[in-house]
Amino acid sequence: MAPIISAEHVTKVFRQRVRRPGLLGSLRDLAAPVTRPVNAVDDISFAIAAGEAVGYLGPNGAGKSTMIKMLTGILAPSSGKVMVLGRHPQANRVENARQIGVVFGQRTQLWWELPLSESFELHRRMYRVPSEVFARNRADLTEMMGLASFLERPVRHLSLGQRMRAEIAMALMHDPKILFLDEPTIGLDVVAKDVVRKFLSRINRERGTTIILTTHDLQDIEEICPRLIMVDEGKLLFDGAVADLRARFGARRRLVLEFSREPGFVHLAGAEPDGGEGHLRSFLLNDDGRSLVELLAALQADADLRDVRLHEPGIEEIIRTHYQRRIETGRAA
Ligand SMILES: Nc1ncnc2c1ncn2[C@@H]1O[C@H](COP(=O)(O)OP(=O)(O)OP(=O)(O)O)[C@@H](O)[C@H]1O
Repeated sequence: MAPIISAEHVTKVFRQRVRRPGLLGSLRDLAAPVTRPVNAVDDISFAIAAGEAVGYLGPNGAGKSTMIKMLTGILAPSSGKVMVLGRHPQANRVENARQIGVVFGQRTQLWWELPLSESFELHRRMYRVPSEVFARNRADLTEMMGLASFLERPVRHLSLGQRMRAEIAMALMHDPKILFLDEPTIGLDVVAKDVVRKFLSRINRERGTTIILTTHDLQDIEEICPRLIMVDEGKLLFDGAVADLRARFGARRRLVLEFSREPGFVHLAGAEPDGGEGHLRSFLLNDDGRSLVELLAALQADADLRDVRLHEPGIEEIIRTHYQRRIETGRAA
């Protein structure tokens, strides 16, 4: 199937001011500012098919927002090409806007002083949403997102969680084919995050809306997005199924054995000792195809085993290990 979103060797370069130290430096900066180029997005390519839900993940400054801005037509790439629904988003901003929904977690698109229902009405007019489509969406989304009790309240009186639910509902009023969300759960409490995640999964599943969301929060990805695009310092690190992340980054499963008494040194073929004290011993598995039964069968016969726990590394752990390694190798260089 042809992708509905694609990025081909996309790079975005910003020029950032270099600040010189001291008073003299500040005066020089005023008289003759010096800038340096920053590759916010650096040669990134991907293709997304209709109906996918993709998480775009990376640490601060990785270039996530810049990519969303290019896909939504706010910015143009410095080089390379982005295509959304067969169009260049920046050259066709109006047509593009009619087909997509956009939610920026840190910037509201609702009218602050007006009741929420008025924001929806203004959105209907701006997007020229046919009345029957609007009436259906307003009813469905109000129900799905639990907005009824505060529809007539001015937006400035809503809690952050209520506002985010309303933002997402509004972004869907014109039946967009694609929903872009930049940090949709940022600042929300656990309950509100859960509501937003469940809702986005449901919209993706039931309406087939393609979803791309940027986030710092791995749980957003685990619960909404089967596919993950990971970026760091503008570059693409990983693009694939969340389930393949472990293989790609070589994260290993951990086996913890609990003995009835202090076991001394424990040798386990196919695993590497990795700490443990008292009655506990921990191992990193070599992932050489041995089953747990085979591994344990190789234990000394007199080992008095009481319990066995196997930990699959979560994506959080995998990514933390990766970034940690990068910081360490960066320091060593
Ligand atoms: N308008 C701009 N002018 C200059 N530099 C910019 C501009 N916008 C972003 N940058 C720089 O580009 C890089 C990527 O920024 P971007 O906001 O895309 O990252 P991000 O992954 O969304 O980060 P965060 O999670 O902190 O929002 C950063 O170094 C940032 O300082």
